Amino acid sequence: MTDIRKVTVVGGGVIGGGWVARFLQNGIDVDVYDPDPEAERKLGGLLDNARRAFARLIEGPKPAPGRLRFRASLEEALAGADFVQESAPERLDLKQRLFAQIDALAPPHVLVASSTSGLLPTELQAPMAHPERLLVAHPFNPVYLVPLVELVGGQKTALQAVERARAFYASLGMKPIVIAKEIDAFVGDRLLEALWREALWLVKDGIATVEEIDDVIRYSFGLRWAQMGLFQVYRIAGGEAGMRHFMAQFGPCLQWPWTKLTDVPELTDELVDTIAEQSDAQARGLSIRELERIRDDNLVSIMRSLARSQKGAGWGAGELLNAYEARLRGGEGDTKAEPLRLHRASVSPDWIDYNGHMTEFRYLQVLGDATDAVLFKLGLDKDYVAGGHSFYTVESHIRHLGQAREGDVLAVETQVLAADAKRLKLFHTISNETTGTVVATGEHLLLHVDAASGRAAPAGEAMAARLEALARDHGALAVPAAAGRRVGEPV
Ligand SMILES: NC(=O)C1=CN([C@@H]2O[C@H](COP(=O)(O)OP(=O)(O)OC[C@H]3O[C@@H](n4cnc5c(N)ncnc54)[C@H](O)[C@@H]3O)[C@@H](O)[C@H]2O)C=CC1
Ligand SMILES: C[N+](C)(C)CC(=O)CC(=O)[O-]
Repeated sequence: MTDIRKVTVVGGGVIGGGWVARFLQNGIDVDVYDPDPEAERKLGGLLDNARRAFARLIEGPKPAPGRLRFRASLEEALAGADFVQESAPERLDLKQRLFAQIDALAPPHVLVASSTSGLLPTELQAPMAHPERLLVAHPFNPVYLVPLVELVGGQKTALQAVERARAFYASLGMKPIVIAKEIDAFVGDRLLEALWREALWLVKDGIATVEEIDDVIRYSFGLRWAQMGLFQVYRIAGGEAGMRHFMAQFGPCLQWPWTKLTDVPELTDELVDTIAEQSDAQARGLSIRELERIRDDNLVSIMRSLARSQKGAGWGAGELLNAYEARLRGGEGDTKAEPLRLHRASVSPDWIDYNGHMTEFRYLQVLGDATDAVLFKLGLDKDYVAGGHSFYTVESHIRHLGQAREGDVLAVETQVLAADAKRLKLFHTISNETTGTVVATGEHLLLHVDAASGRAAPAGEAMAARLEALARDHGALAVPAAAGRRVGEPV
């Protein structure tokens, strides 16, 4: 963590609101200045979605949220700020005016970051008496989930300012990338703009609709990009000869040319209407807030599965998420313990019995998979087992409380009741997300074993420390009423 405790957010729209959420969820106090009388209401809706997404993303303890205040003036909002994040509309004159005011109101040690998508920091800092503290910190929407932030210094930005900002954003679970030279639109938006321009041509020329273009992306290279980006995917596409062969085979095509990248289609009313109408049709009546929740759920699923990749070490954004969660687990101060939410499953047709609901032994399967997910999180992987150690379940008690039918989605919450170097006692609760009911609980005792002798044996130092840390976190949770219950005991 850094010494930044209070941030002032200037402009609380889509991006400012996303920053507010990310700061609050990391325990940082935020004061917002936005002259729009509707800003507080709009931000409320965005924050509801952000809280929901963060609860799903982070499986361990979370920092106690920071405090949020709306301020009527820039001066009030800046009082006591350690850091300023500007996210006002994308107009150079407006931003320059704001930076001149912020510069006059905030002491020189306060860092000032702009969320601009493409304006040059050298131009933004021109009216400032302390330009050395200004840099661009360009995020991606939704800021509360997507980790990248591009850091760009202007001609007068101090290197230390960039370094302090880098440490701050990294402490929020983000991936700061320092762009070597300032350039309009930096890196992310240069790439996105090229694709967007080409997509506009394809719509204008009647080659594909908005929905078809999105399908081309999301059913193909969009899936690849989320985990490997562009170049590494192309390296693999070059076969055993890798990148050199890929370049030799496909590089010359760039000269043909297939694309219209140098040309911008004129945004006539007709083209804007076509795109807006096709976009309305594609949304199938879903509101922006509903689409936001779908987008967020999918982003969380992608990042969580990337976190499980590579035997749990994580890959790309998932590796970053693991490191962030580990920091929060080992973290400071006021953290809030939560049960683990590591396993979900949907009821498949072959899980259904002659009574038309999920059959008995499938509950044990779901519980066993949830136990494996906990062990996986603790570091039990193929190497661990190959090293001669593992965990065996030696006792289970399942309570059947409700029903699940074909297609229902089940989600397991897990609480660690006790753990030490030899024992792990888990309490799982299976909820049927489709019906909103609890359908079963499972209480299980596992022993850490030496596989060769088949007997209980203490875990090594690292595993024991992880077990004890998890037991300590969960010690703050109320013990479930059904824990320790005997079979047949009256309710
Ligand atoms: N929307 C996006 O996808 C992304 C936008 N950005 C950048 O973030 C910045 C903000 O963009 P959005 O949030 O999309 O715009 P927005 O229109 O959603 O929000 C801008 C907010 O600034 C407020 N505002 C207007 N005048 C102001 C003033 N004088 N002082 C303080 N606040 C003022 C508005 O009331 C509004 O709430 C822009 O620089 C944009 O380039 C960066 C990354 C992605
Ligand atoms: C459209 N945009 C230029 C504002 C997009 C961005 O800046 C980044 C993003 O979230 O795609």
